[in-house]
Amino acid sequence: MIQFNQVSKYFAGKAAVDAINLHIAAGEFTVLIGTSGSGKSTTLKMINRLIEHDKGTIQFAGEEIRSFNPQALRRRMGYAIQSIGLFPHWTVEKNIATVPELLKWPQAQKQARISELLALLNLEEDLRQRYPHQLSGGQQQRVGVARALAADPEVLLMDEPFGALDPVTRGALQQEMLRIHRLSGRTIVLVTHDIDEALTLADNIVLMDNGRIVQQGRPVELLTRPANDFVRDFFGRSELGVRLLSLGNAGSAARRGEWLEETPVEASMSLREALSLFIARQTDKLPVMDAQGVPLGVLHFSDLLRQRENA
Ligand SMILES: Nc1ncnc2c1ncn2[C@@H]1O[C@H](COP(=O)(O)OP(=O)(O)OP(=O)(O)O)[C@@H](O)[C@H]1O
Repeated sequence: MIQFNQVSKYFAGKAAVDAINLHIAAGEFTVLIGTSGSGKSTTLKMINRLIEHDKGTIQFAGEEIRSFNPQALRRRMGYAIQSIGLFPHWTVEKNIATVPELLKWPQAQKQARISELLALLNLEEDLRQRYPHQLSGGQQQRVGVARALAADPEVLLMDEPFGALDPVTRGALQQEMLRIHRLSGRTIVLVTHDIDEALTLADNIVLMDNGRIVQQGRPVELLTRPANDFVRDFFGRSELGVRLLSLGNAGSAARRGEWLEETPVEASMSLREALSLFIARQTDKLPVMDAQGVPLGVLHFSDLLRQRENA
């Protein structure tokens, strides 16, 4: 859906993004992660032309993005950022309806869409007439995401969208994003510097350093087959998350109704032990049986990472 070929961006003669090749597949949740100043935000903003690339090509839906009118391009791509950027003198509903308004949707369609989005993001209907300063930080972030989703964009770009939130609200919003992604199948590109957030959300992780992509792939690949010491060290720092896995077990995290003909693990196995087994077996699915040996379901690597929050 989005393809970077040898893309570079220079600020004052220095490469912020250095000849990157990146493929963002339709319907995937892609997370850009890396050290501070590695070029994540610049990469994201080049997609909707908030920053213009200097070299290489970026294709969206098969066409170079320079061939699109920037405003038209941005309407096809929702954008949510850490500082939220809600209009302070507009009510929640007016903020959410920003793009539908630009697109001149009929009133009834706008109202129906606002209700749908409030429900999707677990925001109460009676918040519609409030102003941003009358909302909590978490509610503001949700409104920001609702606004980005309003006109049903093909792509959702998110730059540290949960950065300023407490861990509980942040975890809740991550779960919302996963649900929205599952329901809508929308292409999402999210920037974070939080390893656990990346592991929780991503189908595809893109790890950047110094304007370059060091490794990209599924979370399990980066953890189990790091391309070099940088990748190993980078993910090594998320040990706290691994320790928290000790609190959950395979039985409660397994997906019911699924089965695999492989040696099953016991439901009582901790998710931390299960993590070791995923790595040892080089797999991302493990069948789980109960204490009597009856099949319970299948534990997916990604579910295990998500469960850690509930542990
Ligand atoms: N508008 C700008 N003018 C000059 N330099 C810039 C500009 N925007 C970014 N840079 C530089 O480009 C490099 C990459 O910045 P970018 O914001 O893309 O990194 P990042 O990975 O998102 O960082 P962080 O995690 O700290 O937000 C940095 O060295 C930064 O200082």
